[in-house]
Amino acid sequence: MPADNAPFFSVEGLAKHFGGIRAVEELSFTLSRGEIVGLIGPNGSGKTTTINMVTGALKPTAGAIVVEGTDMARSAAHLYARRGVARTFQVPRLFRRMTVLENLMVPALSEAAARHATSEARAREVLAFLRLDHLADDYARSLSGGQQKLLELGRALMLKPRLLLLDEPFAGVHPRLLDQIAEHIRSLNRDGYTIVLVDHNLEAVQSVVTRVVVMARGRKIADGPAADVLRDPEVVRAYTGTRVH
Ligand SMILES: Nc1ncnc2c1ncn2[C@@H]1O[C@H](COP(=O)(O)OP(=O)(O)OP(=O)(O)O)[C@@H](O)[C@H]1O
Repeated sequence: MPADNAPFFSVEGLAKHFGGIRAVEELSFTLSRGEIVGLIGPNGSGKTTTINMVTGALKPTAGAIVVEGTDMARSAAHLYARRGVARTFQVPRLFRRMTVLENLMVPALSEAAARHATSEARAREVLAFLRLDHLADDYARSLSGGQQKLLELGRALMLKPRLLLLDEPFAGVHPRLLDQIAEHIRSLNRDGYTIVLVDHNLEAVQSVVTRVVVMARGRKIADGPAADVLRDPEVVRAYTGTRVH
């Protein structure tokens, strides 16, 4: 049974080894309900591996992933989804030959085809929120890069997730659209969504989050208010001389 006083979400001593590569090691952090946190770090520091573990796509080598008091570390990916953990991918995984509306309804349909009417209503709600409603019947392949990023976000929103993990939502986005995506993320957080945001665009990350967790070489090296952490000499050193895409 979940403990009443348990944090909303935590990872404890999380590790993932690929043969001799220690992609993630002894990673621990906690999220409060409604919090928005940036997970940042230089290339190869273990951020994507962490997201893959906390959505059930990769099994951890060690450690716990605790969602509302229940350790999910050994659970299959669909159980994370059922618990309300959803993610986006850096490169949108859209069905290019389907319409914008159909793309949103695919995950909901696979949950229960019978909920068709509900899922279409939800899809239209999500499209209105993202201001993509005028494109509902266009093919996904006809969207601009930024619109595809928004639709990818929309797919994650369909099931009203309790924890939303955004993998590089700002990567490859035209500067004109950066503010729009940042505002959507801030608005979701204002509506109560708990969000973890991974991105290399530190300016954009800082415009959205108050707290950051910094990883380097698989380990957490800092955790706290973004403005303080980004001045931390160890964090500056971790970034210095490292390629950032
Ligand atoms: N399937 C795998 N097999 C072997 N090594 C892997 C695998 N996946 C990741 N790694 C290694 O684990 C380390 C962490 O990679 P990861 O992709 O999690 O970092 P990241 O912080 O997301 O990097 P980036 O910012 O470049 O996306 C890297 O050294 C990477 O090469």
